[in-house]
Amino acid sequence: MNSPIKVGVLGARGRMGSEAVRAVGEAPDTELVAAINREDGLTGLLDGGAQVAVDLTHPDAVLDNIRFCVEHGIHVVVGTSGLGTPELATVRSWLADRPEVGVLVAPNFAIGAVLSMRFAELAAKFFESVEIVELHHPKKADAPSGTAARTAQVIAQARAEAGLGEVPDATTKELDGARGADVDGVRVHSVRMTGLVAHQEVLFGTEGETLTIRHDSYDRRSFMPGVLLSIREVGSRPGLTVGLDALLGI
Ligand SMILES: NC(=O)C1=CN([C@@H]2O[C@H](COP(=O)(O)OP(=O)(O)OC[C@H]3O[C@@H](n4cnc5c(N)ncnc54)[C@H](OP(=O)(O)O)[C@@H]3O)[C@@H](O)[C@H]2O)C=CC1
Ligand SMILES: O=C(O)C1=N[C@H](C(=O)O)C[C@H](O)C1
Repeated sequence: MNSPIKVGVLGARGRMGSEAVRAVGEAPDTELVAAINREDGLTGLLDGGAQVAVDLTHPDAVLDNIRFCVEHGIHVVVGTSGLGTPELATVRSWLADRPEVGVLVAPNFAIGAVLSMRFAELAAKFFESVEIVELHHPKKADAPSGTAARTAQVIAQARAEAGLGEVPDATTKELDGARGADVDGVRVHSVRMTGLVAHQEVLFGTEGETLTIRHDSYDRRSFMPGVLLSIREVGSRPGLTVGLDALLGI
């Protein structure tokens, strides 16, 4: 048997980080060598000999963490949200100097969520209307969610490829925010509510029918198979990978 993959978790005492620490500790082929919190230095990754770092911190911290890891030849699995197109371009530029390093950015680790994004991408060209409602726990720092932003992007791309124009909307007078955020031409509505974990509905409409694609994570354990899969795969996927689609073969 190969020796276990040495893993460092950044944001280790957070809601996701603590689950990841447990999952990495329990899996037979991964070994937790660093559990790093906000006040700890990233050099703990080097001290522990981490081969893969899993970032589950905060949108304000994630880019610096990725840079450190890439510069030190550590593969990174990024669960933290907030990386848009410009930030991904920055990561690509760092990777140009370290082409052997893999960075895997996962907007959502839950298998159902990955599938729901793919289903939405497939459905997009058949419906003139589309809106996204994402619903999360009230401690979430960012809105819209990374998953919703990614879903809107793939839908917008599919619409453009199919030659669909703007989503119809006659609104000329609105209270600020009433129509949600505009992400690449797709309206995204963010709900924050005690009792929720992570949920999303993609609503499609055309003449006489609608289609709703809904995914619910009721427990953060739902993210762990995707976290472990990413840890196992990132080392053999140099460069930047966005999403788990390729890992799942979809
Ligand atoms: N891709 C996916 O499937 C998922 C992604 N996420 C994303 O993961 C991230 C973390 O979520 P969650 O666990 O709920 O958040 P938490 O706030 O529970 O955890 C974040 C952790 O990161 C630490 N942290 C915050 N700021 C910094 C910083 N500047 N430097 C270093 N560490 C820092 C926090 O430290 P302290 O304890 O001191 O505050 C905390 O321990 C979010 O971006 C979220 O959107 C969440 C779920 C699934
Ligand atoms: O903060 C969360 O909880 C989640 N964040 C990710 C996101 O922004 O999409 C993934 C999931 O929705 C849970």
